[in-house]
Amino acid sequence: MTVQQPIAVIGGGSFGTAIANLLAENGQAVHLWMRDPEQAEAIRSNRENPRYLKGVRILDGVQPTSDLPATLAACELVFVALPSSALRQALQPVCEALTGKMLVSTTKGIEAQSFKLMSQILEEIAPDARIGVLSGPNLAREVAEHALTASVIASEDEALCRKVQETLHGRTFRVYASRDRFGVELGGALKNVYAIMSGMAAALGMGENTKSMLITRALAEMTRFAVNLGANPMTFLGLAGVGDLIVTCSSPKSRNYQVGHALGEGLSLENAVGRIGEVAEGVNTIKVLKAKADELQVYMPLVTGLHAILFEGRTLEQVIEALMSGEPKTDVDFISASGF
Ligand SMILES: NC(=O)C1=CN([C@@H]2O[C@H](COP(=O)(O)OP(=O)(O)OC[C@H]3O[C@@H](n4cnc5c(N)ncnc54)[C@H](OP(=O)(O)O)[C@@H]3O)[C@@H](O)[C@H]2O)C=CC1
Ligand SMILES: O=C(CO)COP(=O)(O)O
Repeated sequence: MTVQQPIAVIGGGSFGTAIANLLAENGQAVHLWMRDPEQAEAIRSNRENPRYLKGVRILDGVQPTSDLPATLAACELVFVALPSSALRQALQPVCEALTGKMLVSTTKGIEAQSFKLMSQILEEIAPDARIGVLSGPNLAREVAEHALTASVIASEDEALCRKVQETLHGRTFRVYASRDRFGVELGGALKNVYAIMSGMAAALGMGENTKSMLITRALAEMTRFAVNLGANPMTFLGLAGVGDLIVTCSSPKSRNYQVGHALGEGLSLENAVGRIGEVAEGVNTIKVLKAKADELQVYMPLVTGLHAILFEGRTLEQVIEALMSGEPKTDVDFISASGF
């Protein structure tokens, strides 16, 4: 009888915990790494992660740990569920232990200075590793509470995609495969910015027409940007593009949406972020995205508007006025313009 290898999940926040539980539900032994030994001990004893997923029972197959080298030594398949601001700093010191591993990033952010996506950072610090990205409309609490959910594993490494499908695909979680790692990962990072805007619009009591316009123009804008970077626009019609955009822009469970809602209620950015107490990646993404869009001269009026409100002292009224009085444009312009 072959002994099953455990699977590692790096990051004991809401998404890492939800993914670890799904794997355990499918009969996998899981090492869930978190930096705080006391948190690991408390989860081991109480089978709950009250800070990030209160009320969800952590299955016996999940072994919480704070020993990163031992976790990586024991596991071939490694899911990374750290905030984008922490990924490089947490994994660079153990880069040698990543050699030859299957590394799957679930992190939806962009590195500030380099504009690198998280799988590109993994590739840089572990050039001999096999790399994939898991992304889609996957609110952690809904995943943990067994809402019927679908996700995408994206990699050019077909064996890695199959392995992730075998281990993660279950009763309530469907895993689709894609070869477009860049497009899938970019979709997950970009949509967070528009979720902040949608939360703001909801707090201000804007109508359903407005919410729909916002989501659709967000899709146009993020696709236009992605095409400019060489991504395939068709990926943005899938789960990791429009799918994730819809869920994050419509759900009060999204932390990015919550930050936007708090801003719409009149809180400062600092207080809005502090009130959530979990990572809202869109706050950092908006800065790097605005700088990159300016550099590439990609037309992104929504990003420009949100940036002006958050960091340039403009009022929402001024930004809405500018957006609505802009020169009329063509509806679906981003696919034909790319030559795809
Ligand atoms: N939550 C969701 O619905 C989904 C999230 N994602 C993505 O997953 C990523 C992680 O998000 P999520 O789990 O929600 O985040 P949370 O805010 O829920 O948790 C963050 C986790 O990261 C840990 N952490 C923070 N800084 C460091 C560090 N320097 N070194 C080691 N660990 C650190 C925290 O530890 P500590 O408690 O000690 O601070 C905590 O365990 C994000 O990029 C997010 O976009 C993707 C899909 C869905
Ligand atoms: O990525 C997510 C859902 O797919 C989670 O969104 P938030 O980070 O805004 O909670």
